[in-house]
Amino acid sequence: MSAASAASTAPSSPRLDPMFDKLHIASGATTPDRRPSIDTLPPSPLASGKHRIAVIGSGSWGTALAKIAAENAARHSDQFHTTVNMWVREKQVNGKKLTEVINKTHMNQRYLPDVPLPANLVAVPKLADVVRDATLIVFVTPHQFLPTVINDLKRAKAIHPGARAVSAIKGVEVEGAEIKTFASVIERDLSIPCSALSGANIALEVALEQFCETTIGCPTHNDSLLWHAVFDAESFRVQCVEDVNGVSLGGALKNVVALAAGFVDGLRLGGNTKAAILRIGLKEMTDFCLEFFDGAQRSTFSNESAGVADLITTCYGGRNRKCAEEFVKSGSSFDDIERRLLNGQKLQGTATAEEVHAFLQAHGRVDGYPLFERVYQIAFKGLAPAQLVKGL
Ligand SMILES: NC(=O)c1ccc[n+]([C@@H]2O[C@H](COP(=O)([O-])OP(=O)(O)OC[C@H]3O[C@@H](n4cnc5c(N)ncnc54)[C@H](O)[C@@H]3O)[C@@H](O)[C@H]2O)c1
Ligand SMILES: O=P(O)(O)OC[C@H](O)CO
Repeated sequence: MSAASAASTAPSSPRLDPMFDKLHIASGATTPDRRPSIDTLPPSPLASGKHRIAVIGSGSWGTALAKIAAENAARHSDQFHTTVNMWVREKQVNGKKLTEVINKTHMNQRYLPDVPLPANLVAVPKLADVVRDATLIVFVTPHQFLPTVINDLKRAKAIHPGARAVSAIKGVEVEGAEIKTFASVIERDLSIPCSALSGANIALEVALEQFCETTIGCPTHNDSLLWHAVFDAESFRVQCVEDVNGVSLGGALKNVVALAAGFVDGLRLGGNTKAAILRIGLKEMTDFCLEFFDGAQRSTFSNESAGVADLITTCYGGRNRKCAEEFVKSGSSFDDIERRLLNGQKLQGTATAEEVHAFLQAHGRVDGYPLFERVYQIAFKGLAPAQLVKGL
């Protein structure tokens, strides 16, 4: 273990029992008979004997994940309460409350327009009402808003003690020389086990049911059984792994590489340069995780949707890439570009680039991650974008 690793408080991924392999549907072997049976779910702590799903966040990804969870809950109503509550931060849309619009039209016109949502997905404006009696809680807010959400939940004391969580948030928390994934922040602050969901998942494509895969890093076999049942679908194949940290870090760090990919596009460089950025980016993502997170697995980055596949889709089709291209072309600040191009959605990569820079600097390891550092310098310190690849 390196000095930096020893200084980090990141917890290691616990080892699971050998049964875990039955759920980890390896690449190329995604056959229906290897999927777990819905009949063998761990029991619910509720008197009803059924699990209740709640989703915290209703941006494009929150709504897309809530749609899948609600469809699965309705399909397996013997195991799940059919109603899935989704927390919607109240807003006025054309003079009407967003929650009322969603519940009446069964569409989230603000963040996922024109995608029909199941009627058993219910938009709820109060956090405490969303999580009441929920045994399976999905956290999917933009990462900058999670601390407020956690404080509100703690104050409301509304979380069931037997609940489990999954974080689909892409980002990290850095304080001085310490770095934490949001799965570990949720575990620490709410005292419930937390898995991590991440993959090559552009929200709109998922919501339109275009085939894709995702990875869920789970601390125990029971967590993997439950989260697989909540999310696995014909067009959204779930693979579970033990590596909660690797899945979380893949989702966070690819957003920094996506900014680099956007700079490449803004500079009108070609496919060879983009491919080089992806390769170097994947190497830095993997190295970072192995250096600072005990128990992280190289295979999470090379084999899973949460690693290489997410990196590819983000560097071609994501919002971070798009805004970084505009940053080069327009010379505007990222704040301006976010306001102008994203219609209320939130960029994650810029904050992550800053946080990763601060963490590496605290450990004297900035030089070990030249691509991450260039992205930070270009985004925040006025380095010319053309310097991205100089001397890499
Ligand atoms: N959109 C995608 O394609 C996608 C795919 C995979 C993962 N993710 C990740 O999921 C997370 C959520 O992203 P998203 O795309 O659903 O959100 P988004 O970017 O669409 O942001 C909109 C959401 O932010 C909320 N919000 C805005 N201001 C807020 C505030 N002050 N306090 C609390 N909430 C506020 C809104 O209510 C809404 O729920 C991010 O970490 C993102 O990286 C996104
Ligand atoms: O649009 P981005 O750049 O936030 O990326 C979206 C998803 O994370 C892709 O998996």
